[in-house]
Amino acid sequence: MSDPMNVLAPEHRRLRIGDAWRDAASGATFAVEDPATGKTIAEVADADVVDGLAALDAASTAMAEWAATPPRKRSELLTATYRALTERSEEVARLITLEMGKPLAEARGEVAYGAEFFRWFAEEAVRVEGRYSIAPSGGYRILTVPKPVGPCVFVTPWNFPLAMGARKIAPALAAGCTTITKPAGQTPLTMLFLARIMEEVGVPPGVVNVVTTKRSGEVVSALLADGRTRKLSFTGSTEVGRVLLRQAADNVLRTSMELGGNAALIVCADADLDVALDGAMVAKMRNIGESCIAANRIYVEEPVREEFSARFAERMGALSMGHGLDDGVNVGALIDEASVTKIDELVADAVDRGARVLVGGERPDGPGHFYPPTVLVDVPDDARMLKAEIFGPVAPIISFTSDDEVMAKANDTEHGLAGYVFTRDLQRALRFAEGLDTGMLGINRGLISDPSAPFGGVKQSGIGKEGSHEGILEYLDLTYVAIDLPGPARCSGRPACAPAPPGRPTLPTPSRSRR
Ligand SMILES: O=CCCC(=O)O
Repeated sequence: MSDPMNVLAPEHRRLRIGDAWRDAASGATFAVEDPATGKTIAEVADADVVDGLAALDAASTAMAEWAATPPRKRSELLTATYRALTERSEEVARLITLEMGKPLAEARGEVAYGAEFFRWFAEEAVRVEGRYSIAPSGGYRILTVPKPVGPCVFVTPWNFPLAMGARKIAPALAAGCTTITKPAGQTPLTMLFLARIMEEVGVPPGVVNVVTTKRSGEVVSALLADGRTRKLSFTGSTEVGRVLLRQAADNVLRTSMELGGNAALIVCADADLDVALDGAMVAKMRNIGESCIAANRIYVEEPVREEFSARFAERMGALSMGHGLDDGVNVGALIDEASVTKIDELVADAVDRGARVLVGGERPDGPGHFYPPTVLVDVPDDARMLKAEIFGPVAPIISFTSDDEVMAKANDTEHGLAGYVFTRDLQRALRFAEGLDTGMLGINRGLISDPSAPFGGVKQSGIGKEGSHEGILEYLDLTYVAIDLPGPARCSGRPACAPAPPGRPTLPTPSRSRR
């Protein structure tokens, strides 16, 4: 196995601030681990508040020039980033697997997904529009002028170390904003690699800053308390999101919050069970279940419960667990010990309350943070895992007998991020689409993430959308300009509207034959 760390030279394991790669002011570093072995793979700079504010200095200084850079030029730099990521996909993917644990095939998928945000927003950068209209009274005109919101602070999670940063950085740059990203302490390397790629393709200094730190609380608080920061975008738990929202309130920041989920996946008796099984495998096992849109509760209509559960357990049991860089592995290591312990406790709690384990359910001995694919049936409504985000390869199956019953259970959560429904009945699907309180819904599909679609939740799953056309609007303020122009809108004077004034040439009237 070649060493994926070779792609990130020691000088790029430091803070990216302005035009420099710097050590932390204090000289402190922290260790990054391979979750599959528990071994240290790199030491990176551990920023404190001084470093965080230096990054904000750089982002603020670069702001005016970047906002004034022609959209076409910004677009070209985003396209160049897309191309560089695509060309270097294998290196980035190996780095993702090494620091995060997911299987290499999935890491390659993440690189394609992350790179696509740069391509999508390169195309959006040149399509930012305001509008012109006549006030209803006719007495003045209304003009809207979109403007970049200003320097942005991004707090990104460890589960998609590239893609979650990409879907914030790309629209911000497209809109003309500068950025400071604080990647998760477990997975800083991929974000540093992205910063290096963006430097190489020519993104100007100060536009993309990366601050790696284990002291997230103090560094992010200082950034949010500084009046120069104008926007916060966070992807992570609802719990942390609430804390950040309170801090963002002090300076009334624009916020985008992609928070926790508790997705219900509903299999109706009329579903094509092959399609439902494929969809459930993706919705549950993509990213080892470490995804905010992972199916957290699988509701199966009583007539197909037994067949679905048996076939699903067989497919889950056939997956192979191991180091993500090894051939044939489908299930890599989870991020850390705390995650494995939490999942183990949730399974034990469900079993204590009467659930049956069809497959998995016992953590293996040995190094690394592994938990096997697990299927539980007869999971009672009071099991803790039906309320908590499992964030791992564990699938609780619950049966249902009516659409009203399952809709009420699916909605009985503070979250409202994603859901999935499998049915061949279009009217039934539409009733679920209207009745489920989620920001996103897959119908006969387990994969819904797409840079060209608006990703985001309702209820306590978040605020705002990422990706798609809506994604760039999160980085634009609108100035409305009222222009005084009394009187009605004037006609241009074309012949169909009014006779031409004397002395002015008239347009020829088209002959019948030319119509
Ligand atoms: O975990 C949250 C994001 C998942 C995705 O973008 O598919």
